[in-house]
Amino acid sequence: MNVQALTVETTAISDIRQLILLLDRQEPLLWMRRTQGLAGIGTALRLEFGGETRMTDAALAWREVVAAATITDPLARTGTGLLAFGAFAFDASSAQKSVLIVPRLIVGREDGQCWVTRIWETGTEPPEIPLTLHPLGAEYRLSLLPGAMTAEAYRDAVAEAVRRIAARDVSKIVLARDLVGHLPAESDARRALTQLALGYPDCWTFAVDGLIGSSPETLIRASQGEVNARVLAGTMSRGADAESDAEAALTLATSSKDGDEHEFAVQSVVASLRPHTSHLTASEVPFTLKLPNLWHLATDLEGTLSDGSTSLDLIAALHPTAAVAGTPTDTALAVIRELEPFDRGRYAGPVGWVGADGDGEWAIALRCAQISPTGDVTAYAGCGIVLDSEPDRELAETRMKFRPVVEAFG
Ligand SMILES: C=C(O[C@H]1C=CC=C(C(=O)O)[C@@H]1O)C(=O)O
Repeated sequence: MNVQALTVETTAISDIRQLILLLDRQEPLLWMRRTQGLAGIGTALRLEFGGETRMTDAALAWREVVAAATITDPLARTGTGLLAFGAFAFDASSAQKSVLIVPRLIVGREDGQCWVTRIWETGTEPPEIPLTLHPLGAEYRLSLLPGAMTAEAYRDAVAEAVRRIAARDVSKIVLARDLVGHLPAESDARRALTQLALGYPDCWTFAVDGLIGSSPETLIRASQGEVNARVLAGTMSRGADAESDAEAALTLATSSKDGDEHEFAVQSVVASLRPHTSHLTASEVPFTLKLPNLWHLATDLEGTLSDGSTSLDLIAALHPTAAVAGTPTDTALAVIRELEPFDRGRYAGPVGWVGADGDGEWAIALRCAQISPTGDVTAYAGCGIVLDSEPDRELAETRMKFRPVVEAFG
């Protein structure tokens, strides 16, 4: 591949708190959690990938982009210098492209320290892009309604998945359904993003190439030779008051159905990371993670990289985990293709960013929606199905998981 050589310059700036207001209304690029954030404006380079090798191709291409770039980065901290935002399709056969996007301008913020990175084609003039806060556009309300898979069809699919599991073809299958709507022309997608970031500050709020959402699940974070991941699987609704809420968490923590569902997900991540790490530790027992809309069973993993893998190499090794596909992976993927009547696109795929040194942060694209260039919106939510799963409960669980997106647009 012959890549465009880029020149990159990072400088410190005074604090900007409202990163979302800097973004383009129609094409926001965002990665944000709590006080940390990266906002991208414009496109200096866009690379598209597809098929089985979409992530390994991206890892190779990114090495070439970095090798050809001239980078001035006196701050040299997480998120400074050259970086690309990325979103990858869940399935190799998806019609949706996987992308790496290098913005023209990146504004980063962490712990009150702000910086700006300007990126341009080597040999041309640096871009004159002012840092302007654009007020949010007019309010809108979007109703998201069942798409290719109705609630009834989802129940049937869950029942069929349980039958396959009982027949011992497969141990766990993650089945999703879709909701669809249409955004009026000129709608400001930053409104939904603002709602997500305010409502779910402990999640990764992202916007990459029309994919927007707030994910609680860290697929992999690589920083200076250390890696960490947060595996989620197993879900319970929040209680209406403090007592029933504590009871819900306890029920989740002691449920063998959720424990099994969770263990498959942890084992898949451990098996994928082990070849790349010299030591890898996981919390002994899963903990209950409280989100505004639900409880999850969670396990945090930490390791030391042993083979110089970049975060793109690692997402290629990890995807798809059993939190979004199932166990064993190939059989689960075949059943998903058979039972889900839609293309997942980038839902449940890796979304995040990679830097010049290969470090980066990637979430699993959950609690999200894809907005098409013509304003069509498709939201997705799924559940891990195991032997004891009940169709009605799984349907109710998808409703909880849709809540962040449904409320952000409504
Ligand atoms: C597949 C989704 O969630 C996964 C992550 C956490 C908990 C899950 C569960 O309990 O089923 C799923 O494995 C989704 O939100 O669409």
